[in-house]
Amino acid sequence: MAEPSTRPDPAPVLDLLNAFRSSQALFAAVNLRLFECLAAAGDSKQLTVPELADAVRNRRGEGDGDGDGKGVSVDGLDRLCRACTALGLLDSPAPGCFALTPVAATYLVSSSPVSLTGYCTHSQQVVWPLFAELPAAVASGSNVWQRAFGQGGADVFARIYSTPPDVLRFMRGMHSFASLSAQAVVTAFDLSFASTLLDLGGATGAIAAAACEVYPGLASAVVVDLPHVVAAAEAHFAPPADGPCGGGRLRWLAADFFGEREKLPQQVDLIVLSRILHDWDPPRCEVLLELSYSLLRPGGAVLVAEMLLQPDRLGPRAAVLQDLNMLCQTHGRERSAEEYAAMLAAAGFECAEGRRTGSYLDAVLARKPLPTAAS
Ligand SMILES: C[S@@+](CC[C@H](N)C(=O)[O-])C[C@H]1O[C@@H](n2cnc3c(N)ncnc32)[C@H](O)[C@@H]1O
Repeated sequence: MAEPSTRPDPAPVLDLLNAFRSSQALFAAVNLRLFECLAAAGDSKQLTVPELADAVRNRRGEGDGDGDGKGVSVDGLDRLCRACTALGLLDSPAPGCFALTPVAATYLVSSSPVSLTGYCTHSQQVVWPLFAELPAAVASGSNVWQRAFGQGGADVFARIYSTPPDVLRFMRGMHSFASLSAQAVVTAFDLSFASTLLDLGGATGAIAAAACEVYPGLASAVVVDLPHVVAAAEAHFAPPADGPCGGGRLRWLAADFFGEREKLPQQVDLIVLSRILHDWDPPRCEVLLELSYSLLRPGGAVLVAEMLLQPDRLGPRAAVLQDLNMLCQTHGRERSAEEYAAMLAAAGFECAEGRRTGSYLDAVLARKPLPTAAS
């Protein structure tokens, strides 16, 4: 065994084995609506722990039913607030008194346009139990819905969307991440050639909305998703009618992209597949790419938005961890730009190019060839 003086620093291992404590502190604070309470704390925007405990109790049961419906102890809340302060989520302007940091005000209050609270709740309620079964996922090479929730994962989205609150929670989670990356994704390439866009599995329309904002020549953006998702998107995520998506420029279309291709518009200029291919195994990715190819006009393009693995598939860290998430949760995986380019080429696309955006999602663009003189 190495002498103590020559041993490597154990910090990386200790940090990793304790990392879940930080996540759970965050999830508990979101679940208690602690950040919402501080955001609503009047002009001073700060509360003592007993005041915060009262505010948390008053908010109990509000909203979409994700709260745990239990009371809160002043001692427990004091410990949680101090932990959140150490984690950079709260400030303590005076002893026993807490306020939001700018990062919490931006990302942990649900009314913020880039709120991540939906993804926190989804992570706590769904991703965490699935990850607890990671050894079984590694052993079987497939998702662990059955082990984690007692329900099979053959139809992953039926599991994710088990109840109406589940639908909204997952959509809020998708929306958080998509909103953070949407601008970077739609500007990774010049998409001004497109006057029609079809976003397959586009959920809340975050990417399509960003495209409407960036490209004035985009006349129509159609977001396709499952019927209950479309209903929830129209009810909860419709962009303002007087904004860049108004006047019917952005609309939703309820359709199953595997079974209802006849419902989908034809001859479109641009198809978006944002976090779609990573959900599916190779045969279903082939179906989706073949569908995309058939719906595009010649010279049109498909824009794939995903976290891209580096060519050796050993990083980046966020992408390889997302790959484990896909293993636990879906039939899919994360892939490198080279892997997407190969899949796109096999479907008939050309000129596939991957670009890192510096945001959470990267982009790959590929063209449907124009007919040659011979064809
Ligand atoms: C991982 S989410 C990505 C959502 C969105 N594109 C984004 O990046 O935020 C996958 C989406 O595919 C949709 N989806 C799954 N199966 C589908 C199907 N058979 N037909 C249409 N949409 C489907 C889901 O409802 C969900 O909105």
